[in-house]
Amino acid sequence: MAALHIVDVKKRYKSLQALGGVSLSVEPGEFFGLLGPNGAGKTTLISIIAGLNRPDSGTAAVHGFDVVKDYREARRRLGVVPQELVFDPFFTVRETLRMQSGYFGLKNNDKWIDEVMENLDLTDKADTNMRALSGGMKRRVLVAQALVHKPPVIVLDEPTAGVDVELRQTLWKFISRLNREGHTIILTTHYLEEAQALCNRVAMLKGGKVVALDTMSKLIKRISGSQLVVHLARGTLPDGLKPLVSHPDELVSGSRYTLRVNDYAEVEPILATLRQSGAVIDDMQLHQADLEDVFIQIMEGEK
Ligand SMILES: Nc1ncnc2c1ncn2[C@@H]1O[C@H](COP(=O)(O)OP(=O)(O)OP(=O)(O)O)[C@@H](O)[C@H]1O
Repeated sequence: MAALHIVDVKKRYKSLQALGGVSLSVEPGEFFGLLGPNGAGKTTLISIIAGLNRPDSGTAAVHGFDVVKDYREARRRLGVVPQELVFDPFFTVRETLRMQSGYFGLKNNDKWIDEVMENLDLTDKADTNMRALSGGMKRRVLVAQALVHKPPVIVLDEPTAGVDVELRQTLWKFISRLNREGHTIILTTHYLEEAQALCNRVAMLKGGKVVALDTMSKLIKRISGSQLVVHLARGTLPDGLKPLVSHPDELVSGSRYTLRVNDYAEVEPILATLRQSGAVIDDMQLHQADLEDVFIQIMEGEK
């Protein structure tokens, strides 16, 4: 049974169709990326999965439990790290985590709470009031809060936005461990490098619709070859190379050109053509296609 099963979910805010019929399934144990530009509908979809928002139509189920009809059962299987930092400022970190355990009916949860705090480098702050924590520390508590009931499915909505390198590393180490131990992870992020390193499969949303849904390796293979970026100190791009330019505006703007190359063997003839035309290369890089290239290509194709 799917860890998450979403069928034709639609959501409208007045005149704005935030989700226009989203369907997708995530299998247990996957590390799944939900990507898309600002306003694509990612947070709306997550809030529907978490039962904080109702779809106008369509269904979402966590391990077979409908998020509306079987709310409690679905919620019990889900840990959500929200994007926004909302806390009761009067409680300490440990109290906050104990209360969250209480919501799930867990009384003697201190051993796991300690372990979660340890893994998120929160132990030193266990008895500190929430209001005295820095933004990054608060974000750690949000993650800890989502994990107190050991949910099989963990949803992280931009957990590393505005977070320092150390916390990112701590967080990904812990989340990757949970994933290895069998937890399903669903992640939204604007850091495509992180998504590429972590996710096995990705859905890309745009304007409330799924515009790509595939494994990471297949998505990256969609972009054939690499790009050769050349900066010319002198001369302009010879006509013969113009069809290779990826961004037509570079032909107008001048000395930096991004050229498509299907394999390394094509690089040498390009350099020879440049040399023969009298152009002088100031700097060049060979850039392997990555998730960011795929993202840009898919999003531009969906304009
Ligand atoms: N409560 C609301 N009332 C009206 N419009 C809303 C509401 N919540 C979200 N929207 C709109 O719905 C669309 C989708 O928003 P959503 O927050 O789901 O996008 P997102 O993909 O999470 O974006 P971001 O990457 O910026 O977090 C946006 O156009 C947003 O302005």
